[in-house]
Amino acid sequence: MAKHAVEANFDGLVGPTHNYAGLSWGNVASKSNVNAVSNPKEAALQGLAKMKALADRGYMQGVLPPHERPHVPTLRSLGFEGSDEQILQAAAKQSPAILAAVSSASTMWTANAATVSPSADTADRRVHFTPANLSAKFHRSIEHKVTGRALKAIFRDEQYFAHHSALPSVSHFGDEGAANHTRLCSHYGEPGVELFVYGQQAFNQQAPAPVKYPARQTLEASQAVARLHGLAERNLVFAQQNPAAIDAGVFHNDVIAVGNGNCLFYHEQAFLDEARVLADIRERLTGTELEAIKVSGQQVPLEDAVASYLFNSQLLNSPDGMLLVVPGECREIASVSQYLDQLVSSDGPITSVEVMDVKQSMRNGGGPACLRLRVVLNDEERHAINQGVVLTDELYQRLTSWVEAHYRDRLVQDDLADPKLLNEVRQALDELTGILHLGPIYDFQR
Ligand SMILES: NCCC[C@H](NC(=O)CCC(=O)O)C(=O)O
Repeated sequence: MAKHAVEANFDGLVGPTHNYAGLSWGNVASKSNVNAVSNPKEAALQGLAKMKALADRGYMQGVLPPHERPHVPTLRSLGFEGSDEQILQAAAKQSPAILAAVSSASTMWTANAATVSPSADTADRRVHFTPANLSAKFHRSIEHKVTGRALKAIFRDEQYFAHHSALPSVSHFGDEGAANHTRLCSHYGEPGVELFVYGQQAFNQQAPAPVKYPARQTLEASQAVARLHGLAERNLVFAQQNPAAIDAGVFHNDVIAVGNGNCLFYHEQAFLDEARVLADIRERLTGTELEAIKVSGQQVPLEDAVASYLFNSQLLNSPDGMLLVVPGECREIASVSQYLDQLVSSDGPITSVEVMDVKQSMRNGGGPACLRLRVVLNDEERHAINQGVVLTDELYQRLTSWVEAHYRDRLVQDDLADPKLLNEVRQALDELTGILHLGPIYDFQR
């Protein structure tokens, strides 16, 4: 008998150094907003408002903490010496690009924090976590260690939860986590089909690959994660992302497809071999039929999909069909807005649309789906997690006041060298680990 299970969303709380540094080649928004003035306070409040809206609708909502930035230990490992203040000054002078990279608040995009396999799918019937090495981008490659600590501080009980280390941090095993991983199923507590989408093969130079922008995820990385999690071959599908889509700015699969339950919502340009992907899923999916909602280029041109982040939406079960939680930009682009109107009146599985304003994050290429990590939990697992991170009205109020007290409402690149900013961040995060009952997860606390 399958156990009752829910899908919980763990959103990344936006960190106090949220800024626009143009760090992500291949991510159109990151490049086009380089050096814009950011508003970390607004960014964090937008994220919290999204979490609250979904918690109010009855969804289980969790919070993942931001990381310590600027990350001084990384600067030390690169040869900068002296006090923290001297290190920040030297980095700002000798290599502002490195300082920007170690200051990014990119851990907010928790769809890239890890790949998670629910216990119904794994050989040992535990929930498995592999933090993503994010080796394609220096600023993100420094995330996985503390991400692993945070996940262990939340999913503590080894009876229910298994934690792996990130894969080797080289391009051969480039892994971007849940952004390239979708699970389809009849009910959350039943075994599902885990769909891993990769950008290129590392050990086969002849295989198709993008030519303009980098493919961040390799097939070999996806296969390694599936092995680590103890997934059965009959529940697995590996699919190559369309290289042309990567070259058009689709740097993760979750910019062009999203799945939930038995529904896969995707653009016709998402996969290299769409027919095979659908056939493989259909063959493996049990207890239900796949509902494939394909959006054509005529309905929504690929550029509009990238600009609006239509597919970077949260697709959620609701009492009457599925709810699509889209970023505000979807209502600003005519083709997408029209498509959404038609979608909800089409009698298909998606019956409602809700718009969320996450503009501060969107300017760096992160929509509603990037901001959340999905974790399917059965009732026992749900009780076994650290309850300190579960968003209640009270926690929402506390976090909102915490943001109001500690965050700046304006940040530019020059501010990153300000030693006062580093102190503000550490003070804020020290308080946060108390609020969320996480214990000392940060380097400055150890
Ligand atoms: N899932 C969304 C991830 C967005 C993220 N953007 C960034 O890191 C941009 C940061 C900057 O440019 O300042 C990325 O590309 O990995």
